[in-house]
Amino acid sequence: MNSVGFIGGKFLPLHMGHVYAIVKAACMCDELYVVLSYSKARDAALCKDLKVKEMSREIRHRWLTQLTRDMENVRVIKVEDTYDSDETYNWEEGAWQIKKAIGKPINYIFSSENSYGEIFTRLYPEAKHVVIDSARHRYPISATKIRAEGVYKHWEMLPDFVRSYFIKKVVIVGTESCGKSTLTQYLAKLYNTTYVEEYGRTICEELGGYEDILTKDIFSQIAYKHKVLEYEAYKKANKVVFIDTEAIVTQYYSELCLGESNPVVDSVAEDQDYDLWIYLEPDVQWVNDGLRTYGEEKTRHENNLKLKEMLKNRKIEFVSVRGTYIERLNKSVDLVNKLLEI
Ligand SMILES: NC(=O)c1ccc[n+]([C@@H]2O[C@H](COP(=O)([O-])OP(=O)(O)OC[C@H]3O[C@@H](n4cnc5c(N)ncnc54)[C@H](O)[C@@H]3O)[C@@H](O)[C@H]2O)c1
Repeated sequence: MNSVGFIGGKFLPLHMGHVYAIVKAACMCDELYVVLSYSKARDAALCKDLKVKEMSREIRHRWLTQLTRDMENVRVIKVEDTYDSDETYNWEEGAWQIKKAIGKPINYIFSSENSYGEIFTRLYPEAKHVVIDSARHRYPISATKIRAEGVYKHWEMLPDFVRSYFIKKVVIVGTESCGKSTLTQYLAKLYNTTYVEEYGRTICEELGGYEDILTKDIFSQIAYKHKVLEYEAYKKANKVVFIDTEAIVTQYYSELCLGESNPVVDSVAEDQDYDLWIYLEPDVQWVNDGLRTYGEEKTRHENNLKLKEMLKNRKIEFVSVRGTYIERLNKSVDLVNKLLEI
């Protein structure tokens, strides 16, 4: 008969200590169930006022499926309760739910807590409690510590796919020739991370121009493709990702070039959730790179007001950055450091 085991937890967040325990447990039984124990009230209370953003059941469940997708003897299951703290959690009721969800005799329970021994003996008299690295020598970390001190301090203890959830997204916006692309690249170099180029620019280079050749579908493509490039950049980013331009700026160009707003671009703009918006004022010299048209001072000023108005209409809180290139870089670094609590 196959041996069946389970390891339960809140995985709030999933860290390398959990990964270690799950992988070892998977090697010690024929069938392993990873049980995600969750309660909306308790999980929210455990994260309240702490340095981590909300981690919904779906997100944690997905981390576990990502981790175990190629582990043939492992299944992830979820068990919900309504208790609002670890202190009030009802272990008897939880055990009943876990047994029901697994639906077959349980031979092993895995954890790293010696202190769970007594309770497991009472609730699962037929099962053996296997303690994995109770001293936490291999990965000296706990989810409690991460929640209290923040994910950035314990970045190396997070699997890649968990990291990508916590990436801070910094978007750099502004009108033409205000230094967005260079600042985006320089910040990415300084923070040793990825960045997203302005796809609208890439497509214009591919099309060999800009004026008189753009049509509505091109603006939809720009918004979509830019978003896809962002998702790719999150996967490889190191704590923060820098993004040159976003959908509201694309909409601004649609209005300037075609005199109309694009509904597809609008819906992409609706879905954006950047952590920091850096707005570059057009107070640096205008550079004609062959793909720019609005260089006249008066037009530059009017366009700047128009873009700001569009951002304000969407209730975007941006930080205005002006001055020389080094002043812009310094100010941006201060803002990003604050975001990452460095
Ligand atoms: N009712 C039951 O029978 C039952 C059984 C097991 C678990 N549970 C539920 O699971 C929860 C356990 O939550 P938690 O907050 O203790 O778990 P958790 O999410 O922090 O950890 C999950 C598992 O990984 C182990 N682990 C944690 N850090 C480790 C590290 N650095 N190295 C190796 N292993 C590590 C833990 O001991 C635990 O077994 C309980 O509060 C309960 O909700 C219920």
